[in-house]
Amino acid sequence: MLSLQDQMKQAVAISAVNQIRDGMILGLGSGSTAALMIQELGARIKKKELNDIVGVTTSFQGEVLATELGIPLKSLNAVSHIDLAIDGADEVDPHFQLIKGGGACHVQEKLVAARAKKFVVVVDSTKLVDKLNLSFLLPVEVLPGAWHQVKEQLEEMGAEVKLRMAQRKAGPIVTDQGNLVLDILFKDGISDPMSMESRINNIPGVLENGLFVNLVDQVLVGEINNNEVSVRDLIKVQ
Ligand SMILES: O=C(CO)[C@H](O)[C@H](O)COP(=O)(O)O
Repeated sequence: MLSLQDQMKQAVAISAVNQIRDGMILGLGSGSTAALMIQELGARIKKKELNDIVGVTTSFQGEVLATELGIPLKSLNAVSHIDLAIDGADEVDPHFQLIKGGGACHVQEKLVAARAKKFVVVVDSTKLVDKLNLSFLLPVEVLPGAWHQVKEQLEEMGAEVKLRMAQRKAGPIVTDQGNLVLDILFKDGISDPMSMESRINNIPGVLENGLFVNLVDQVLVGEINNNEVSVRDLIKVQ
């Protein structure tokens, strides 16, 4: 029996896959909701309900899953465009700005989202927030040799900063690119995601942060009302 949250994730994953058409080049996101979407895509390809699909993954997680499901893959460098990218998120604000990177995959996720003609975000209703970074920590990928210097500079900007540690492995998390992740919190949240995104990325040693600004075309939200799972196409506040 799936938990309520997993039922919401499953519903949005299916709803996003319903937008896929034959011949599309797809950006395949990372995380548990995106994994459900990849599984649904794999099942439809296997049943020949979808044909001539090419996927561009955003993480080693997605690459392993898509390979096991027989989804044809190409690298980002090998495609001229991406028709549709589908990915999860950790926080979504009313203006469709995001925090991503809970799975430390935000570098490749942002590249794929930026390349996509349409970027659809799939979340359950727990991810909707009024203001970013009041509860979910903002991930910042840093070069291993610069983590302490970057940490100090982020602290000077007023952030609380923690090096993300691995579980069942001594030491820090290492990203798919071989870097480290600092998780940061501004205790009053982030009021201006656009300026914060570039301020953080301007610190030497930072590769990318998890603020996704003005990239999202559509947010699909899985909800539970009266014990029924439904999917809402969220309306953006301008
Ligand atoms: O950004 C991500 C990974 O870097 C994920 O999309 C995000 O963490 C959401 O994951 P989930 O669907 O498991 O809640």
